[in-house]
Amino acid sequence: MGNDAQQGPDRGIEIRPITHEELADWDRAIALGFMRPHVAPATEWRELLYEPGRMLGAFDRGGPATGGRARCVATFRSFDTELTVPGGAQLPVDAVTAVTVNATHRRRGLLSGMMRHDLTAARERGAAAAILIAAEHNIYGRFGFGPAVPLAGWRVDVLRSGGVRAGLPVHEGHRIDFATLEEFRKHGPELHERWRPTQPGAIGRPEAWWRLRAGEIDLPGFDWKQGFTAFHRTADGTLTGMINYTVDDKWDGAYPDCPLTVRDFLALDRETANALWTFAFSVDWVRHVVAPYLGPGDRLPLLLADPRGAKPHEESADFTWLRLLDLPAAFAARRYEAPGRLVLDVTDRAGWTAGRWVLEAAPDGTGRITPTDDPADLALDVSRLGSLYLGGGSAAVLADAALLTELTPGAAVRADTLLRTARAPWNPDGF
Ligand SMILES: CC(=O)SCCNC(=O)CCNC(=O)[C@H](O)C(C)(C)COP(=O)(O)OP(=O)(O)OC[C@H]1O[C@@H](n2cnc3c(N)ncnc32)[C@H](O)[C@@H]1OP(=O)(O)O
Repeated sequence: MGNDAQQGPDRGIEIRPITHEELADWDRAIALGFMRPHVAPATEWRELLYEPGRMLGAFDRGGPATGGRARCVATFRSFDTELTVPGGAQLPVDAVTAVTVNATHRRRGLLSGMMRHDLTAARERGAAAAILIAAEHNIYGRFGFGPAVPLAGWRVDVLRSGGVRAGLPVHEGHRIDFATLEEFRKHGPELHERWRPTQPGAIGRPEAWWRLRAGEIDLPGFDWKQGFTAFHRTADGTLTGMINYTVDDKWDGAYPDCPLTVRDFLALDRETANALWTFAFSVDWVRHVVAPYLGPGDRLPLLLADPRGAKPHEESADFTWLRLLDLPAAFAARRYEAPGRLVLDVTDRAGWTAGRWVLEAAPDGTGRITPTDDPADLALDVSRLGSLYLGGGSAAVLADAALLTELTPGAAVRADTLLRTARAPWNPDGF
């Protein structure tokens, strides 16, 4: 990226990385942008996350209100992480967060300017894709992002569901034990590192993630509650799973009606998941098990004696959005469950991935995408390709909804055979 500071679309507004000294101004701008009262600065948290060049601000050089001093009116942060792709490889990606524009400065192109700045730099750093959690559906498609990893949580009425079926396979001799906060901090990260290659869509959890969840950081607005962590171990003592939940003290007259809310659920195999769900449904006083952060492939309802006892959680939504930045790197990193060949005509407003590409998958599960002059089978925007990349989306569904165009008959179904995976992508982590 040539010049670090860019002139914004508005005269007098400059988009650039903030300095360390500007953290407090940036923090105030985020509170304004997210429409939260700025009761106390999130100093400790911002200090922890500060990386030179990765927190952007739009600075209004001011008018009479600031006495001529530039004031931060928009914010944007990104950090590097890895995204697990089908097959278990970890793709280097740019994770975008803390996007705000003060209400006084909206719809003047500030988000567009910050996005251009960040994604240009991400490509130069070698990120194959960018990801974000979209606040609203209609913001990010124009920047090439498509919904790629939804959340599909459940709210289960324990009595109606009859609980988890007896006799599900579990590890013989397994144990479930409560963990102390110290044990959560010590063993949680190591377990997550072993879990995430098994789950396409999963991302890394930085040290700050664990510190916040362990209550070690004071972040105004983050309502930390200790909760309960239980570890699952096999008979030889190997840690293979973890559940973290809270229980609200709620009574219906003389009867306990305490909802158990699952905040984190990691299981390295099916037997561990079965044992942890059986445990969650066995806790006394609990009449509802609420699991908002599960993925669309989760088997929870099918484990219940009566699956109708599970209702979709109301916060389920398109959650993680993905923007492909480097097609050859991204499509070589993932694995394919069926061989095939498909020519794609990709449009991209930024131009980075635009063109005619041939995607080929070999019988051994490897694949690649390369430029071609062959006639195209499918025409689609890069945002739609982002929705298909992790194996969860469906080209046939997008074609029916007129969100991509079939140029040869049956091409969308062929795309699904090539790209879809048996294991749906899942990312439980907001960021
Ligand atoms: C990853 C995250 O952090 S998600 C959190 C996002 N932040 C929020 O939702 C906080 C409240 N909202 C805001 O701060 C701002 O309104 C933002 C960040 C969503 C948009 O910022 P702006 O600077 O107004 O966007 P900008 O002017 O660059 O708009 C670019 C285009 O997107 C459109 N757009 C922007 N926001 C929205 C929206 N919420 N819904 C629909 N379209 C939108 C604009 O109309 C414009 O369209 P055009 O190119 O056709 O003219």
